[in-house]
Amino acid sequence: TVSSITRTLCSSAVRNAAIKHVTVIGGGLMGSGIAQVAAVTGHSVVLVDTSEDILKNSAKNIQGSLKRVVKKKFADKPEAGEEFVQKVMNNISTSTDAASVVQKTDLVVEAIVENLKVKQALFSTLDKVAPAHTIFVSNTSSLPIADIASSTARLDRFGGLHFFNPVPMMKLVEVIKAAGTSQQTFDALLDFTKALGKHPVSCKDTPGFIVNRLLVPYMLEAVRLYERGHGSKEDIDVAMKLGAGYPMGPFELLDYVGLDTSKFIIDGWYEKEPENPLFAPSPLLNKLVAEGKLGKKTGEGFYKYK
Ligand SMILES: CCCCCCCCCCCCC[C@H](O)CC(=O)SCCNC(=O)CCNC(=O)[C@H](O)C(C)(C)COP(=O)(O)OP(=O)(O)OC[C@H]1O[C@@H](n2cnc3c(N)ncnc32)[C@H](O)[C@@H]1OP(=O)(O)O
Ligand SMILES: NC(=O)c1ccc[n+]([C@@H]2O[C@H](COP(=O)([O-])OP(=O)(O)OC[C@H]3O[C@@H](n4cnc5c(N)ncnc54)[C@H](O)[C@@H]3O)[C@@H](O)[C@H]2O)c1
Repeated sequence: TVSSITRTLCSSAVRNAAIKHVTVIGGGLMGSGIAQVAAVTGHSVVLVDTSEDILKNSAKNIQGSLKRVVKKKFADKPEAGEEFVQKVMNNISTSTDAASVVQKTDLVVEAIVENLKVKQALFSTLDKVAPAHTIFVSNTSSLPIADIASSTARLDRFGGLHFFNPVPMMKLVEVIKAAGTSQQTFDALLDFTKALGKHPVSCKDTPGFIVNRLLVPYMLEAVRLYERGHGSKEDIDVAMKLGAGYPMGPFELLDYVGLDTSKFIIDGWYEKEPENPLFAPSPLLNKLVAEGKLGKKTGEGFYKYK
């Protein structure tokens, strides 16, 4: 029955865990996915963003994703599927005021814009109001965890959890131990990742951690190859799917990640290594972002989706 499946999915791991109540800040692509998998696995979740309209859209996206999941899991029992979706949604509440909701939370997962100063401002505020035991993590793609943590006075209870997009489908989470992260915090984060049904890998606080240290140069080379006119974006995408077995080509993946987020990432790497020509700004990427063509989420990026 749905109750037994929910119980199996949710309870035993969470009942005995240090992390039961989770606050996710940022209800975009990543925050919605993280809130979803935490709620599916029985955590009590508060999802925070800057407006009610954004949060309504986040809830709609989570429900849409859950429906895709139950279509498979409850193929022959649609009513049980609906009940499951409702149960999961009941584990999620929303708020536009992070400071007022973190008072009861064991873990704050930040998934807001990829900008160091904005992330630091958020954590600096939350550090003053969150309980002493609360662990803070960032889902940053490429900013140093120690730089974000430096805005707080809880370096020992600060780490990184780097999820992958789409969160409900991607099994990996990079668990990042920064210089100040205590072993107790790191262990709690590994346990939490496993309670979500994900596969953790341990990472040092180094640029791009593991995946992006390898993925970003590959994506950059794809854009450079296209800009040199050495292949169409369609051919490059097909080549990497059929020749290298990737599920998406680099331009499809850039659109999927979001061109704004991709630009934030690459601008940050260029700032750190301006002498490296690989990290130089891409006129094409900058033009698309300036035109509001941010990829799949806005209906157009390198490709059109409407
Ligand atoms: C010079 C300047 C250049 C700038 C360069 C800058 C580079 C920066 C880029 C780095 C970005 C890093 C970002 C981040 O830090 C790290 C990342 O997250 S990287 C992204 C990792 N993700 C991937 O690589 C995804 C690859 N794609 C896939 O795995 C698959 O395509 C897919 C997304 C799972 C979808 O599968 P498909 O078969 O293609 O499509 P379907 O639609 O048929 O889906 C299959 C199956 O999955 C179910 N499903 C898909 N999405 C969801 C969802 N969100 N929720 C629930 N279920 C989902 C779907 O229902 C299907 O189920 P089925 O029908 O098969 O039962
Ligand atoms: N997109 C990806 O594929 C991907 C994958 C892994 C990690 N990340 C990282 O996750 C983070 C979020 O990326 P995303 O793709 O979900 O971005 P997104 O643009 O889809 O969502 C970000 C959300 O944060 C909200 N926000 C911004 N400032 C806020 C604040 N101060 N308080 C509350 N909410 C705020 C925005 O309104 C928006 O809804 C970034 O650090 C990014 O680098 C992204």
